[in-house]
Amino acid sequence: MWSRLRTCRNLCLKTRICFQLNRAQGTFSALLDENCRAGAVLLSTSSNVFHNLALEDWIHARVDLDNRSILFMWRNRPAVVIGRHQNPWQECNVPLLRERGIPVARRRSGGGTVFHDLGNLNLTFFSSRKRYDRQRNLRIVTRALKQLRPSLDVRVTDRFDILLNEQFKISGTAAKLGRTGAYHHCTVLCAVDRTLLSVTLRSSCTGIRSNATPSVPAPVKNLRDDDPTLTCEAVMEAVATQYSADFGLNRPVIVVDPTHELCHPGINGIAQELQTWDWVFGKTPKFTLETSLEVHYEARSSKVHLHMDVKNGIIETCGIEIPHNWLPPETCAELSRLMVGSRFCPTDTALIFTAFLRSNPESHKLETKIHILSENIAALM
Ligand SMILES: Nc1ncnc2c1ncn2[C@@H]1O[C@H](COP(=O)(O)OC(=O)CCCC[C@@H]2CCSS2)[C@@H](O)[C@H]1O
Repeated sequence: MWSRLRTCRNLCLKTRICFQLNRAQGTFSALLDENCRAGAVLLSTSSNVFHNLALEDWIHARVDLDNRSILFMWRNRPAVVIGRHQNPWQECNVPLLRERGIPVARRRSGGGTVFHDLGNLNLTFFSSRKRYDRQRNLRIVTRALKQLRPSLDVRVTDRFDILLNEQFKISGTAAKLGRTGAYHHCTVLCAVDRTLLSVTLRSSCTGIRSNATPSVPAPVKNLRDDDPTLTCEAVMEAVATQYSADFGLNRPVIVVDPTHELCHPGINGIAQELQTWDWVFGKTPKFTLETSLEVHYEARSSKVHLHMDVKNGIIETCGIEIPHNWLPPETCAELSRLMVGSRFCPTDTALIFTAFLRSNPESHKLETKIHILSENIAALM
């Protein structure tokens, strides 16, 4: 069942050897049953947010966590991760993320929005629901950090953040409680791009009203800002060691590939589902958008008032109001009517406006204005 393939390159464990699950043999659950009854520390080979979130789901659904504790360590390329009950347009700059090719992922746990890149470490603590204990898990993280750099001032707050020097957030927490199993996951900011973090987490869309969970913004810092010699790898190694000591595990870190279907049957289907528009955007709690935008044509600008009710990501009512000298009221009314039933996204908006122009040929001037309006509305989405 075990195959000793190589010493893991990502995590340079000095005293322990990493093993990699032999892809040719058996499933992950069988491996745990045979070799890791008490628990295990896992490290992902993937930096794709959807693959890593899929492995979390897969373990939560498929692994017997009754008497077992698992720590899963993972890092992602740049991504924004929103909570289960959040509105992405309220929480981040969706158009900017799209332009930069940075994915938005909706996780299954509640809570707020965070930014990930390779300088951010994610730790998922799986346990039975009975043994679920966020204080214990976060104590493991702070102890590991103190072990690594005794001078670090890191403390857990009442809301399960970890603060550096009593002021700066270096870790945020969220959790998912199932019927019998549970997981608590947290971030650790080691060396993220803080400029990218703050521009991506600034919403570009004003005027949204909803009862989606709002994030709780906080000043953040990287551990590296305090000690430039710290690395993510060293933090992972320290956390793995502390976790194993705390839970009495004596197995080496297991390197897992969250895309491997034979080891984790059904996992790629989960990853696919997590990437769909219907999950990421369509699961947004019902919201109302009430906003104004300026449209410019030649030397004149005009104010557009926009009202939309959006449910499951689908526009349910739409009102576009523009001064009559900019666009004829019947055109406005027809465009508003056509928007109803479409997804709140730039592709659908562009398609609707293009279809309208195809079936209602307009003068060049009017056509240009309709394009401008279309682009301005799509830019909010
Ligand atoms: N990576 C990261 N770590 C810590 N804090 C962050 C991070 N990114 C942004 N922030 C700050 O936290 C607030 C949001 O705080 P808030 O308390 O609202 O939300 C959270 O902390 C959620 C943590 C989720 C952890 C999961 C673990 C694996 S997948 S994501 C945000 O506005 C920023 O100010």
